[in-house]
Amino acid sequence: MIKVMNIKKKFYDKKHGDFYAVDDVSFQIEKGEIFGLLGPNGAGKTTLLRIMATIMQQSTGQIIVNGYDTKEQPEEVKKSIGFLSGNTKLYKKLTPVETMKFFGKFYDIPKKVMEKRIEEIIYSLQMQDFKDRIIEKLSTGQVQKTSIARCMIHDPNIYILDEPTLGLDILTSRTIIDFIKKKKEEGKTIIFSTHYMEEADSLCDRIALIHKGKIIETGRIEDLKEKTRQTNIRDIFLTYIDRRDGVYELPEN
Ligand SMILES: Nc1ncnc2c1ncn2[C@@H]1O[C@H](COP(=O)(O)OP(=O)(O)OP(=O)(O)O)[C@@H](O)[C@H]1O
Repeated sequence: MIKVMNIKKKFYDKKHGDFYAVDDVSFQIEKGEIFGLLGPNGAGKTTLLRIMATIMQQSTGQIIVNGYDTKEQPEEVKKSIGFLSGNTKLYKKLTPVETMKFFGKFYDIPKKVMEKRIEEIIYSLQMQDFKDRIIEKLSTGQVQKTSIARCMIHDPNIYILDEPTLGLDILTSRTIIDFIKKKKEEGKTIIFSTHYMEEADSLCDRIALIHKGKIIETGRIEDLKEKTRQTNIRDIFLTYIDRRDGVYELPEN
């Protein structure tokens, strides 16, 4: 389970001065849920996910992941999560299999368990054709699959995936979406960010719409469709944001 409580992250830039990239965000994700964080560029998705993954610290607020405080017990949190970030660095001269073995060593995984796990990962992410080719010779989609493979080698309970399908073709995206569904079936908890609204529709149990650092709505997609009288997530999102980019208040009924 993940509990995000009143998280704020303050940044500074020359143009805006101090500003909140994440502004008082709270939500809870239950075990076994797929939770989508949806919002346009610059909404604060990456910042929030990085804080959840202990890569960055919040200015105020608290996050509990699997019973551990991300600020106070980052090492425990790291063991429970697999974090896919947009700028995951891989060693270009290693192959996908070597990459998994390399990162697997940090977690003291017994050799036999590791070999079996690598086999399963290669199968579920359809990496058979390029598993032994060095990373510098792989396509964008193949590299992305390798990054995902890397973050799951310790078989974490929770996946935090930042834009897992960004820039990928529909076939590669489909494999990654199927992988996320399979992880849910295994009882894993998944939070992922995307600005591809349609993608979330079939995949997420619940979503949070984030805009300018604030959560403007959280809920089951079906409930949000009913509430806004819209049929797809894109229109749900646009219903909340008016043309002047302010938050639109929905009528009660
Ligand atoms: N280290 C930083 N210093 C100052 N501002 C930052 C920093 N990192 C992010 N920002 C700003 O914070 C805001 C939120 O950025 P963030 O990357 O979290 O958004 P995002 O929703 O992930 O966007 P995208 O979909 O474009 O990746 C943006 O205005 C960004 O420019």
